[in-house]
Amino acid sequence: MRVSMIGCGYLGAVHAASMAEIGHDVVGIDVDEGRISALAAGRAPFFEPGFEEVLSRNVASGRLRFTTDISAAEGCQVHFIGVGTPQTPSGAADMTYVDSAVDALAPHLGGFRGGVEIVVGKSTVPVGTAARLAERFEAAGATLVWNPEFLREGFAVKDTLEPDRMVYGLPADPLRAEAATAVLDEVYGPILATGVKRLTMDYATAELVKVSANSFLAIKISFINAVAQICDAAGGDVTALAEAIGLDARIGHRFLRAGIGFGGGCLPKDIRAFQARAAELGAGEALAILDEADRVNLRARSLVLDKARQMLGDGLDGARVAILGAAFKPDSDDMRDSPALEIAGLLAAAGARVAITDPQAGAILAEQDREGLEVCATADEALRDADLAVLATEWRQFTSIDPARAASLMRRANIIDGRNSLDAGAWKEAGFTYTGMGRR
Ligand SMILES: NC(=O)c1ccc[n+]([C@@H]2O[C@H](COP(=O)([O-])OP(=O)(O)OC[C@H]3O[C@@H](n4cnc5c(N)ncnc54)[C@H](O)[C@@H]3O)[C@@H](O)[C@H]2O)c1
Ligand SMILES: O=c1ccn([C@@H]2O[C@H](COP(=O)(O)OP(=O)(O)O[C@H]3O[C@H](CO)[C@@H](O)[C@H](O)[C@H]3O)[C@@H](O)[C@H]2O)c(=O)[nH]1
Repeated sequence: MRVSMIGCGYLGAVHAASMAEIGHDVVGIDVDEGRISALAAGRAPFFEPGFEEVLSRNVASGRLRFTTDISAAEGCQVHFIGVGTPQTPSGAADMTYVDSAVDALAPHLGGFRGGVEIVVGKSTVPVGTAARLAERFEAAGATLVWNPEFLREGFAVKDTLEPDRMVYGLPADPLRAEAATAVLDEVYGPILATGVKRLTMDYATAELVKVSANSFLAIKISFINAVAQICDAAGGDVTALAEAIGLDARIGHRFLRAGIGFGGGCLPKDIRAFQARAAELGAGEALAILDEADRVNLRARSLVLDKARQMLGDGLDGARVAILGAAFKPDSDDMRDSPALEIAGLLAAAGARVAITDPQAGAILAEQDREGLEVCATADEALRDADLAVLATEWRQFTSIDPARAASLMRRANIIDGRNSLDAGAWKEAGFTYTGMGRR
């Protein structure tokens, strides 16, 4: 099938390559020329394990191409939309990219002659967006399906090709819905053949599934981080606690890792956009729980500053602090709303000399030349002469650091384990003063 993908960022580039991987003839379209020229050359413009192989293989086979020319979408049967929906200053989603993509795409719709043409929305949007856009697409000769994406960065290819579930948000007209479902089922044929659950529902419910899933994950993380604060106050160990409560199958262990909290291009902005939309709908109070989850999450970042002050009794001014990690999570170079980066900024603003290192995001950070941050190529370089180290992103390269080696490099052996990922006993044995988040 001929498929277009509008928006080739973390979601779109991986989706385009994955659609080619399952046999489609795909054109990826984006307004960012630099990104398109990298992708067209088979080079990943961001770090995502396994992505470059799938990309380059399909570009080489001729099944996958990239362009900035939206008219290349003409004649495709399926058009995916995956442009960004970042946060506006009010917290609401910025819909300007979706709206301009729709404006650009609409004149090129209706050109597929072999059957039903569909537009498939994948961006995370405020509830009501699909209903607002559907008529416009129908007038242009295509049916809209809202098909939210649940991939995680770091596992993007696997999550796209082997998702936990597929959600189709469909128009109210049953004939239109049935025809569009058949087309999307054909696109996803090889994925659906694995037996994955495919759920059909109305547009609004599909849009709400996406933001509810991310909100639930955010609340789960903030819950354990709130309990971590009590563990700190009462002298408990949140890691042992999470292990125990997670054994209840109704709770489960996943997303119960306490630490410096959630960041990235999704969870923080999605809970704020969900709240903003709920308020527009007159139901803002219903989601007050998300305000609290956000507050607990940001508090986890500032707690690291308090812990650093406590550890370095003589103050932060002039102290050298090594921050291990800059990306919002390991196996990614994404620094959008990264807790690691915010903590680095807080420490620098408090007078510390901050040395930061990250296996993938480090090179990007070095180019940005951020004031007050010394970007180091290796952990050794960052740790040298440091008075304190903060584990901020649990890259394997950092969790496997030999504490005796770290002690030999540092001026003073202090460590804050911001991801509760280190062997506390081993670090203490090597002479470190250790503190985790809700764990000593
Ligand atoms: N990153 C993820 O893991 C992920 C997962 C699920 C859902 N989402 C959602 O998917 C959407 C995209 O997220 P992302 O992380 O890929 O963002 P991103 O910023 O990495 O990519 C967005 C891309 O859209 C392009 N773009 C903007 N306007 C355009 C236009 N008019 N025409 C063509 N291209 C245009 C940008 O140049 C950019 O390359 C968001 O709504 C996000 O919430 C992201
Ligand atoms: O127990 C945990 C689990 C995660 N995190 C943090 O939470 C953030 C988000 O992690 P994760 O959800 O794995 O990454 P994303 O790639 O942002 O994926 C989320 O956001 C995507 C975009 O909407 C969705 O598609 C995914 O399903 C959803 O997991 C990161 O900063 C993690 O460090 C924790 O602090 N503790």
